[in-house]
Amino acid sequence: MRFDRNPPTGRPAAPTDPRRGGPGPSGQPGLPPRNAWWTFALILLINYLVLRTFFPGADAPVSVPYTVFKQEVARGNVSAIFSRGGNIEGGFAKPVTWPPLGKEAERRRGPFPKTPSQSLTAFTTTVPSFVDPGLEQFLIDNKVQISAVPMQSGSLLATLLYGFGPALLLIGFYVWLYRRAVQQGGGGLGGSLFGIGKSKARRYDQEVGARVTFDDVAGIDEAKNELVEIVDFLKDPGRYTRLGGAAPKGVLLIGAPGTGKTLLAKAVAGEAGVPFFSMSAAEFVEMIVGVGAARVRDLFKQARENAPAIIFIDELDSIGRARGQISVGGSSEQEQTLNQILTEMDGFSSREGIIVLAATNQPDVLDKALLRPGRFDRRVVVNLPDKVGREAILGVHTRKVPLSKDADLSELAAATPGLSGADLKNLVNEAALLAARRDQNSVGRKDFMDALEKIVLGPERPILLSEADRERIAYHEGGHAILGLAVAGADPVHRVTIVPRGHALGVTYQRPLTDRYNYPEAYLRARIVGMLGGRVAEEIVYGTRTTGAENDIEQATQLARDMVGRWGMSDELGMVQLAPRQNPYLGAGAGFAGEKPFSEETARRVDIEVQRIINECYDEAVRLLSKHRKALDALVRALLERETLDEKEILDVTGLPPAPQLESNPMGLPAAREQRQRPPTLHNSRTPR
Ligand SMILES: Nc1ncnc2c1ncn2[C@@H]1O[C@H](COP(=O)(O)OP(=O)(O)OP(=O)(O)O)[C@@H](O)[C@H]1O
Ligand SMILES: [Zn+2]
Repeated sequence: MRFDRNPPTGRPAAPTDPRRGGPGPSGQPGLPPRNAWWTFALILLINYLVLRTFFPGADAPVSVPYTVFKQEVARGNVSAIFSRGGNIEGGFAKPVTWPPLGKEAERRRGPFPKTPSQSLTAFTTTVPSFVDPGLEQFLIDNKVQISAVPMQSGSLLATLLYGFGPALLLIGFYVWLYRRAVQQGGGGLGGSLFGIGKSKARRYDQEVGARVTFDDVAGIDEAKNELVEIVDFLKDPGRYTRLGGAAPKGVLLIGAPGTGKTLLAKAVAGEAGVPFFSMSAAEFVEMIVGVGAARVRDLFKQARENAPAIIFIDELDSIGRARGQISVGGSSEQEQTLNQILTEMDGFSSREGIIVLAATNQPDVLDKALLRPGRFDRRVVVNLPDKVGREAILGVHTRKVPLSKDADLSELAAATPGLSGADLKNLVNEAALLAARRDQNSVGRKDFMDALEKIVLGPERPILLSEADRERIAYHEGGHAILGLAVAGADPVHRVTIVPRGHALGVTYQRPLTDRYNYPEAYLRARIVGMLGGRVAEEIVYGTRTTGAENDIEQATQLARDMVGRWGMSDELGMVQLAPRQNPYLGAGAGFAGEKPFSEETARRVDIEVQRIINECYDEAVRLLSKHRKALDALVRALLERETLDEKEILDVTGLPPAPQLESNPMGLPAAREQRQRPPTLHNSRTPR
């Protein structure tokens, strides 16, 4: 089983980690989109108020019965009317309450629908279809001025305002938004509306106390040393380029996830005391074409205004993929974004004091244009920490954690090869939580070990197993464990358990005494023998097979294949590379896809060699387990009783000595840096998926 590089148990994304991140987002000039909406709402309100002032709602003519109209004329309360077709509009001299109130009113209102009474100054009424011949004379007698012109036609402007005002205001608003976006360097209307063309870059100001420094970064000294120069440059850009030399513009940090690339970039900013603008490349690209480029422009603009400064682009590979090999859909957007980054990097001179740091774990997929001089021409590899490094990282993260006396960080570092800085931080956190749940006042050895098990293997799974199943699992794990003691060169057996966790029903946990960079062939064979031990024990004891060896078979096959294809350990095939090259930063399994660089005939010979190695190891496993059957039975009895045994208990129960160690570096070769450190061997019985 492999280490889960990103344990699901919350590893906080570095840029948003409030403890390290300083005061959080701040310092963005210009209006955020929310304000734009407020402005819009305000404009609508003003529009409404203006209209209300020119055409007060109370003056809007209300329909009244023809008889009421005539009554009011008779009372001399109507001075002028305007007639169009069968309609008459006009104003009352004194306001009339309509519909009228009171008993009398009920009668007068007649069949008209009940509406709330209001005080009318303007009215409209419909002249009945039967002609009222005396109307004109009646009106003249009552001194009503009759006209065919609208009474309020004088305010032509108001009419225009009424009709076109809202539309004009809307258009004006959009024009204003557009101009604003263009000023900010946003591209295209679509890309800039509502501020989506702005970069969402987070800026971390350097507040004393919250500042990340090189002290917070441990275990990756080589990378740190390479960045010291960058810090010097940022402190005083002028001094650096005084003699015409060009300072670096871009540094690419290459390393597996969680190795501290983001942390390192922040520390550079912290050491130099300059602002840090951070953005993940994935955030550049949105659905709308042109947004990514606009965000890049904005990010660089912000940094330039605050120079000297650091721009940090995380996950560069998500947009920096070689152009042309980008998947269909969204490709032009990615290309535009990438081109904009290139343009910006070419655009500033190194004297401005801006350094672009970018992180990736797939440097080989990056567009070559990114790596040219004047762009990301410096590359800093951030390795997984070695044992000393892990101890230092554990030291950093336990600064504020009370440790009990039995907690030994050096031992813990030894037990955690392959873990990244982020994994170790998570480990400390889990252990502290566990200790708190156990009502302790400090974190001890057992808390760390249990937390490690949980991180590596997943949380315990409460499943009910039959006695027969438990015994079979115990024999399977016992087989691995006994071989871990009996095969010369095997890694010491650290822990055996038959408590189900994650995918595993049981686990044998072996770990190397020291970090290994170079693997002798005998060691690799010892590992394969151990991997086969689970199935072999089952066969010896029960004479039948189960699915529990799936993971063992997978690992053993892969290792044997690497021996033949990568490391030239087959006499039959010799020193020929017969496997796709591995991505050194991601380790096994993350190979480069590509065609087999060899013939079908060779492929067949590789398969035969792989089988030969596995079969030889299988025979060895059968031989050793048959020989140590008594120890195996004793171990199984103890496992069924206690479920989990640690190193010392295993030795006590079996009565076997620890496996003799091979000389780890018999030829005195320098440690090969590219060779990935292997995670501890974990043989487990898996449930079939
Ligand atoms: N070398 C280290 N020393 C101290 N702490 C570390 C180290 N490496 C990682 N960490 C811890 O792990 C956290 C996450 O690491 P960080 O985000 O920097 O890794 P990364 O390499 O950027 O990962 P990714 O590639 O996933 O973005 C950091 O905030 C820090 O607390
Ligand atoms: Zn197994």
